[in-house]
Amino acid sequence: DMLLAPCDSQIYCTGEVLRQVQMAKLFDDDKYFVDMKLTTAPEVVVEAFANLSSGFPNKTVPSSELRKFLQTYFEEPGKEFEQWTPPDWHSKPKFLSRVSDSKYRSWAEELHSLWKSLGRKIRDDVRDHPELYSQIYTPHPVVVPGGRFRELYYWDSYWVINGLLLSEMTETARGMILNFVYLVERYGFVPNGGRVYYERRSQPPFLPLMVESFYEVTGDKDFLRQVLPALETEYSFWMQNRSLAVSMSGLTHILNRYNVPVDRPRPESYSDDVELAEGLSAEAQKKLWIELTSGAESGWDFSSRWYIDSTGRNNGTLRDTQTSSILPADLNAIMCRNERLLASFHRILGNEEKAAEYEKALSARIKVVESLLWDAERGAWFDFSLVNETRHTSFYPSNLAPLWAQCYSNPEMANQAVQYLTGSGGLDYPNGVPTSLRESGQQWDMPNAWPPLQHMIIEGLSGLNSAHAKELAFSLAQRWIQTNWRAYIKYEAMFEKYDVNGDGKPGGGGEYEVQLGFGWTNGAALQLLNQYGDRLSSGGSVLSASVLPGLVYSILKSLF
Ligand SMILES: OC[C@H]1O[C@H](O[C@H]2O[C@H](CO)[C@@H](O)[C@H](O)[C@H]2O)[C@H](O)[C@@H](O)[C@@H]1O
Repeated sequence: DMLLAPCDSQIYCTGEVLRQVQMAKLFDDDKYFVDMKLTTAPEVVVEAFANLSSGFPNKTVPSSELRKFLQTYFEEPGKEFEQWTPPDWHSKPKFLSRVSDSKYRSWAEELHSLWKSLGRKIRDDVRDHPELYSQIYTPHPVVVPGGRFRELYYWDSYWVINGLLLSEMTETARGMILNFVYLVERYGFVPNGGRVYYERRSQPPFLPLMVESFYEVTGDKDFLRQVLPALETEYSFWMQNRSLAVSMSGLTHILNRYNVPVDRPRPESYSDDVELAEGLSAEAQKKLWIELTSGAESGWDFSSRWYIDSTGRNNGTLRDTQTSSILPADLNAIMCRNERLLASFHRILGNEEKAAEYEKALSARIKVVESLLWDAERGAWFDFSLVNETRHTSFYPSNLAPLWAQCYSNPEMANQAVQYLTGSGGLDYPNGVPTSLRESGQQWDMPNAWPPLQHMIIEGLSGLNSAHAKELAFSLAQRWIQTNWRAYIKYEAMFEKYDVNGDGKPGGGGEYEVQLGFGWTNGAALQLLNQYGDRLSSGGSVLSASVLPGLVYSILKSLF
């Protein structure tokens, strides 16, 4: 593979301006600088910087001079948007009436109102002068996550769109999907987010699921026909550039992985990546940057889930991140769902042959998932390590992703997986299912719980034909909604992640401060409020959140 910079921009992705500004740490967060707008053409800025730096020893510009330079050639982030209120927002979407707890109903109304503050329209100037911005132009308005995340994000948008559809904001949802289609047409895949420094990596491929949600609500076949070619282009991208054939016991198995051919520090976390790589050989540094960028592609940036130490075990520190050596259970579950969706979209449109092709891919996938990822003894699916050709058996919610995707052939596997979950330790916390049981200091680990993972587990359980699994799904929804609600009362805000301990506490750790807003949190909460609105309660319940997990555990134990 040819290795590349994160993008071609000499300001935002490569070069001395980026290196010197980021290493001088002028701002608390490296993302700030790469979100600034240029006041003049990038070539002019590069040349001005070369002139400036030539006057200093080692061509190193002191901080005070760097600040002056930024004042001349850059503007604050945020200049790329114009004021926009979603025109399809209206005050009383029907789902609100399904929420019976009156406190939750008014809260749901407030969450519904938050779409107005998270909507953004990109100025025409970004389209006409893309060289002055890191923002990638998209033709339709977007709903952003919030806080430092001032642009669209790929997998976040799945939960945002699900929330928008409940909010009856069909046009905004349609526009967001069409933006992704536009990005696929331009790049061949969906970039991680709406910035040039994200343009050579993707994120978990949720575009077909967005289309599924949209189609379920609108039944719009013309829309399906319009977007299907882009979905197929994206699917080919993952199969051609993010797949791997593993030969085992005389058979060849093809599965997907996160693997980004970019061997430089991430521009938005430049100094972190440089410091982490300090002391390594040039070759080892490049390898680490490939693995960190691939970790960002997984959406789980960062996590002990991607650590493989020198003995080949799922252990170590951030420096041991080896994302591309892992065949992830969740990515392959998503691909499974995508194959099923592509088959069903083709069938709806009358393309029988194409439908059959994707069905074939789906059955092949299910076989491989069962032979490489399924662990019959433990009763769950696990990431497969290419380093020592074994499964990583620690608890991660992603171990249940094939359950959610229905990526298995025998319903008995689902029962076993529910049993696995019950005994995994993942249910022992009052405020949600943690991302792992390891406290690594990284944000995709203990004690953080993330909205997309809660939603996937709950949806997986609630879709099973078992009263116990459905009850467990409800109890997890109850815990999660209470966590969101308690933090909302305390801080008047929705957070990107929460702490599984404490009483409505935002999450933490990782390389940036916890962010408010927040797109996918609001979307996932609205979905649960809709699905369980008749049963969820904001408090005063007989069972306090702290005794609930133990109770659920003992009930389940007695049943199996
Ligand atoms: O700047 C650090 C990283 O920030 C993003 O990742 C985190 O936020 C995203 C938006 O909510 C979310 O999609 C992702 O799962 C989070 O880990 C960004 O996507 C990363 O690429 C970036 O390195």
